[in-house]
Amino acid sequence: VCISKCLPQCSVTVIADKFTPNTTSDVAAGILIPHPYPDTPIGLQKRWFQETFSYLLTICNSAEAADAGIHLLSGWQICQTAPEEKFPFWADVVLGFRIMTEAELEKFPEHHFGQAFTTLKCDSQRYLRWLESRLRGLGHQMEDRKITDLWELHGHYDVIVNCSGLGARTLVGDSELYPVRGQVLKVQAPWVTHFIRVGDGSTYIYPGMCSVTLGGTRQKDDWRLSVDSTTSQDILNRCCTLEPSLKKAYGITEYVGLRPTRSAIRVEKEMLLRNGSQLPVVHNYGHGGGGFSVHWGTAQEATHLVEELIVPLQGSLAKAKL
Ligand SMILES: Cc1cc2nc3c(=O)[nH]c(=O)nc-3n(C[C@H](O)[C@H](O)[C@H](O)COP(=O)(O)OP(=O)(O)OC[C@H]3O[C@@H](n4cnc5c(N)ncnc54)[C@H](O)[C@@H]3O)c2cc1C
Ligand SMILES: O=C(O)CCC(=O)C(=O)O
Repeated sequence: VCISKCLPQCSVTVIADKFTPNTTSDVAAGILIPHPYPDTPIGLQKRWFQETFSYLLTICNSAEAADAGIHLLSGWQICQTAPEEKFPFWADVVLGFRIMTEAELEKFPEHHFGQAFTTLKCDSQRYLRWLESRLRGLGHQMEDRKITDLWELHGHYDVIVNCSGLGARTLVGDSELYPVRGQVLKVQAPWVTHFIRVGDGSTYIYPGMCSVTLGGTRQKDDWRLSVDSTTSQDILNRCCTLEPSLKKAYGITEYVGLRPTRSAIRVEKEMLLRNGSQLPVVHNYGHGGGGFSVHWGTAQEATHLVEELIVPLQGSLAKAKL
């Protein structure tokens, strides 16, 4: 969508073996909160988060908000003790960031410090459907197909943009990429209207447009996509400790996703060479537990790299193909 918006001279084909509702992105709570990427400079992480926040806030403030599945959400991030950094780098990106008052903390007797703020939340499936419909509306293509080697695309497209998430491990042999398994519950509890997040991200409650997402787990190198019922009960117990009214939650469904994790998000261009031929590729994967939070920022970065690659083509081609 970002390429089609910023480089309207390009025609775009999205090739994937899974589309919504069957991707990792569909499992996400879709909350905008930064996640650590130790080898991505903080300045860049902040810029990507800021660009994503501003872009989604504009949609949220427009008539498109409901169709796009985007809304504001206020709540609390709580810690047992105050962290060294009481004001994180993203404090001035979210809205109304402040330290919680003693009166607010009374709700959480085990926690003695907290941050209150308003952020954005995407209803993952609605947002993905909306993105797809925007692409289709602009006349771009969607193709349901597994790619085993990027060279299959050689000669068919001018630039390949590799947004294959965890699939990049085999597709481009990136052994730095690993899964961090996450299990969540989606429940009906329309009376819960504030988010609650334990500071280390181990437990969270995120009310959304259609359900409340309860999490979570972060299981490194665990490839299991099946639901673990003991884990579901544990998630529910942890969330009920923070928000006892969730004992009355109903309509519980369970989901598992594998976060495509590496120490830095990989947004870079690469010129693949084989038998004297060139295949220009822009990589954009490895978003770990924060893909929603930085997706537009990284998409803009990737789009800029695509632009650099198509400049030499522009004299010779009417419309570049991606
Ligand atoms: C439980 C859980 C909760 C989360 N909550 C949040 C949250 O609240 N906020 C947040 O910011 N992030 C959250 N995340 C993280 C977020 O979901 C990920 O960062 C994001 O989904 C990654 O998106 P992606 O497009 O890179 O990968 P994916 O969504 O996995 O998409 C990759 C696509 O590439 C395709 N593909 C891969 N390999 C191939 C191939 N060889 N051939 C063809 N197609 C291929 C796949 O079919 C798929 O369509 C959460 C993750 C989990 C698991
Ligand atoms: O970490 C969070 O609070 C939101 C959920 C998430 O991003 C995750 O589970 O990866």
